[in-house]
Amino acid sequence: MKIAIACDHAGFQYKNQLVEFFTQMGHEVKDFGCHSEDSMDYPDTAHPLAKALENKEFNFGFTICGSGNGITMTANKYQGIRAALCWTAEIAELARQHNNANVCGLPARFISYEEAEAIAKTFISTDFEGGRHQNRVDKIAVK
Ligand SMILES: O=C(CO)[C@H](O)[C@H](O)[C@H](O)COP(=O)(O)O
Repeated sequence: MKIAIACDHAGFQYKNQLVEFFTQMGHEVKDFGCHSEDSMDYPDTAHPLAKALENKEFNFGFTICGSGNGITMTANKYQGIRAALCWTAEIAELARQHNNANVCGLPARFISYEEAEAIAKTFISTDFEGGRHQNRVDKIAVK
């Protein structure tokens, strides 16, 4: 699986740990930064990730900031992106099953790393259910 990952300074540590986690699982990971804990602006890493995912260069994206909100909001500016803020594995499972989310937003300041890993693992291993949810997902896009 090809996975894209981006963060701001608040998500830097979890991003590095998740890069390692996904790599050890055998996935191909592209790290869109950031590359230190120096304060930075999350749109600077979220836009390149979202563009690449929209161009179908990756299967899934992960966006990590303090609350998970700003970086996930930025990714959702792109038509081909359905970014869901996930703070439990169950929310991640539903984001995949019902919403066919392709970006998982993680709030690094509000969950443990162990929780982040469980959420990430659930997200990439859960399929979209389709059925009644397909029509709803189709209606999300602004025509
Ligand atoms: O984008 C965010 C909020 O929606 C993230 O939580 C940021 O990581 C946060 O705003 C960063 O805050 P800081 O005080 O500049 O570290």
